[in-house]
Amino acid sequence: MGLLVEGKWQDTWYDTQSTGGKFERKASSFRNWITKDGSAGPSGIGGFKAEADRYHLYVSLACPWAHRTIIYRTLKGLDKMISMSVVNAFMGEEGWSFEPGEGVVPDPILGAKYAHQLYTEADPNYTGRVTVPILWDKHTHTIVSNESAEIIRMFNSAFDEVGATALDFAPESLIREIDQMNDYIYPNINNGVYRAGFATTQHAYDDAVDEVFTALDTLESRLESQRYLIGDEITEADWRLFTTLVRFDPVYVGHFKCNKKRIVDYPNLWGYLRDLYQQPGIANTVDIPYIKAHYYGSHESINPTRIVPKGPLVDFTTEHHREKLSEK
Ligand SMILES: N[C@@H](CCC(=O)N[C@@H](CS)C(=O)NCC(=O)O)C(=O)O
Repeated sequence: MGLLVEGKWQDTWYDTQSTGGKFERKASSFRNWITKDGSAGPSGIGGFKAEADRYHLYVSLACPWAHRTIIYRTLKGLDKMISMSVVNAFMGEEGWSFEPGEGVVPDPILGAKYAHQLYTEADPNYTGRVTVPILWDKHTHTIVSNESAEIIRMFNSAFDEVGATALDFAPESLIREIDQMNDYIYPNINNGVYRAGFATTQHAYDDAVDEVFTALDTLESRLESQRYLIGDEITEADWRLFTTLVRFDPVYVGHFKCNKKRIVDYPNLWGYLRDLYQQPGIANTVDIPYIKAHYYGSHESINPTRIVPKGPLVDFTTEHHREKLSEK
């Protein structure tokens, strides 16, 4: 595990010394947008027109950020026009690799052994972390974006005129509410579990874990009377919360010490999680053994033996009865 400095790989773990034991996630660096006509999006440069068979997505099935993009690729029917590679669950000294293993789909474009090769192919002097997801343009041979929040916004609508499924998880009328919800969930929950897990002082951990559970308590109340976060329809905010909730009991409770409660102890969140899991196509995007193998196997600083626990056994397929909330 490490990062690129001016195109050269360096094997170093996250720096928590300069931040008093706190884990801080760095911003992504490739921020272009695929658009219907190839015009520039809200950031980056233009030239990335929505076209079938032009783009390739690199993911890890473990990563909650990459998982968002896999979900959108499935739900929007983009799997028939955007190809996908999957890295090995284990993230070692050279970061994400395409070494053969469970779930791995090798890189058909560069035949890369490591994901860092994709970054240096796009920018030979790249400095920064090598993260997934990576959205690659086969025409101009570069990275369009490595920011999942933006990749899912593109996937939501850019390909609609070239055959994507007509589903809108970020309708204009709800966008403000969705953004507000995302701004609450990202620091407190999505990244909150990492802040708890990667903290290197008791104080940083205590703060992070309390923030995670305060936020879960708040959402538990919200989901008492409404089926989804914004109302009766699934929106982007739900998919962004889902990828953390589905990993919570299998991984974050044990590995990241987020153990004041489990999701199964929250009746509304637990029903909501199963409701989302049971949406068509979603179960196939969730690979719990791969997810556990990644976290427990790769983070030597918090699990030096790399032993992957057997449990817990969580059944996401039982009835949830939450449709009643949207039948009013
Ligand atoms: N802001 C990015 C974050 C992606 C991210 O941090 N991915 C993690 C895996 S969950 C990663 O690849 N980490 C490798 C590293 O930091 O070296 C996004 O949402 O796309």
